[in-house]
Amino acid sequence: MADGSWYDADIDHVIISEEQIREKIDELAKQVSADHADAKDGILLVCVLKGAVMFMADFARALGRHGPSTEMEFMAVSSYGQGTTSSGVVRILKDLDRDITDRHVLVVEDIVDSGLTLSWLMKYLESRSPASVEVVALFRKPDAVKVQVPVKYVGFDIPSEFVVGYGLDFAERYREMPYVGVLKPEVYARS
Ligand SMILES: O=P(O)(O)OC[C@H]1O[C@H](OP(=O)(O)OP(=O)(O)O)[C@H](O)[C@@H]1O
Ligand code: HPA
Ligand SMILES: [Mg+2]
Repeated sequence: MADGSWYDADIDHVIISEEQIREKIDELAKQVSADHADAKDGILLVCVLKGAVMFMADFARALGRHGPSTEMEFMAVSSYGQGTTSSGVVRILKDLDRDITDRHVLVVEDIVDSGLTLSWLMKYLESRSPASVEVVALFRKPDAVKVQVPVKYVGFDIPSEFVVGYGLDFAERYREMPYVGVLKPEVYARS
């Protein structure tokens, strides 16, 4: 970090660097493409907005370099709002645009924290009769998980502190950071 961007001053410490993220995404893409080498219709990526926006963009391009082919769908769901803990209520802000019947779906999630969002989403997607539903999550907080959800591909297990960056927000800010870090306590005090 510390290239003088506005957000650097608000960060207490870095959890995962930009370079670590880049390397991990390439690793995940290689793993997913090896596991789906025979996928005839390719993979239908379902990005969980807004948090997974950065991950989806980088992961889809990495997967493109290794194959198989992909198609992209976007859902927007929210349960955190302006705070740092889950409200427990998952709201759909944008639904799928198409039928996923008989498709191999890969949910692209930025983070599994309590697991409530993913557990809800898995039930929702499975009720739409896909051929399969798997999950790739860039970050997971193993000590915070309240609902166990099978996540086939995990980038990083991280401590159960509230983090921002690389798509992850606090009150809609910090998503554009290229790395992931923990905010200074005074940032919460002034909001
Ligand atoms: O495992 P959980 O405790 O459910 O937390 C994970 C979810 O929370 C965040 O979304 P948020 O509700 O903040 O919406 P956003 O992606 O628009 O920021 C994050 O992007 C995940 O989707
Ligand atoms: O640590 C987090 N940061 C930002 N958004 C989140 N949503 C779940 N956990 C987090
Ligand atoms: Mg959020």
